[in-house]
Amino acid sequence: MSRFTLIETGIGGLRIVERQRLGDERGFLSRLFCAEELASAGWDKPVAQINHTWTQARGTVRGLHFQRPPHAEMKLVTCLRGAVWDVGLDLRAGSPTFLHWRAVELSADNGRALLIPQGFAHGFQALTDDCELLYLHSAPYAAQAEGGLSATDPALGINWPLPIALRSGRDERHPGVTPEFTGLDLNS
Ligand SMILES: Cc1cn([C@H]2C[C@H](O)[C@@H](COP(=O)(O)OP(=O)(O)O[C@H]3O[C@H](C)C(=O)[C@H](O)[C@H]3O)O2)c(=O)[nH]c1=O
Repeated sequence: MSRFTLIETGIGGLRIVERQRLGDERGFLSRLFCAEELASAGWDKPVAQINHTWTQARGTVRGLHFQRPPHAEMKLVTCLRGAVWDVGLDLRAGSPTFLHWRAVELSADNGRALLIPQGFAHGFQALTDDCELLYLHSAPYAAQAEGGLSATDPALGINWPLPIALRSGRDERHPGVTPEFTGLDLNS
C-alpha cells in the first residue's frame, strides 16, 4: 500500500506528491521518500545528494535554478518548516509545455512535495518567516553546469503571491528567456 498519492499538474512529469501521515497519540510518521513507490512517479535514479535550506524572511525568492545536461537532475522538494510557494518551470527542448510553469504551496502542515523532473528550473517564495526546505537531488551539484533564469522575467509571467522581499545578487542577475533559448536537450 503506497504512502504517496500523485497529483498531475498538467505539465508532463511535474507532479505533486501527497504523503500519508500515520498518526497516533504521540504524533505522526511520514515517509519522505521510497524508491520503489516513487519509481511510478518518474523517480528512476538513486538519490545523489540531499540539501537543506533555511530562508529567514517571508517574501524571499530563491531561483530559478537548473543544471544543464548531462548534469540535469530531478528534485523532490519538501517543506519541513513554514510554507513556500514552489514553482517548477519546463525548460525541456521540444516539450509541448516548454516555458510553462506550475506552482504549489508546500508547507510543514501539508507535508506535500513537488517532484521536479530533469530539464526543469525550480524556484520558490517563502510565504512565512523561517522556512526550511529539504531537497532530494538525483544528480550531484555541478557548479559548472548551473544555470538560472530571472524569477521576474515578464516572458515567464510568474505571479509570485507576495512582493519579493529579498533575492541573492546572483539570482537578481539571472537573465530572462531570449528567442535564442530553445531549452535543455536532455539527450545531449
Ligand atoms: C544548489 C547547491 C548550491 N551549493 C552552493 C553554491 C553556493 O555557494 C551556495 C548557495 O547556492 P545557491 O545560492 O544557488 O542556493 P539556493 O539559491 O538556495 O538554491 C536553492 O534554491 C533553488 C530554488 C534551487 O532549486 C536549488 O537547487 C537550491 O539549492 O551553495 C552547493 O554547495 N550545493 C548545491 O547543491
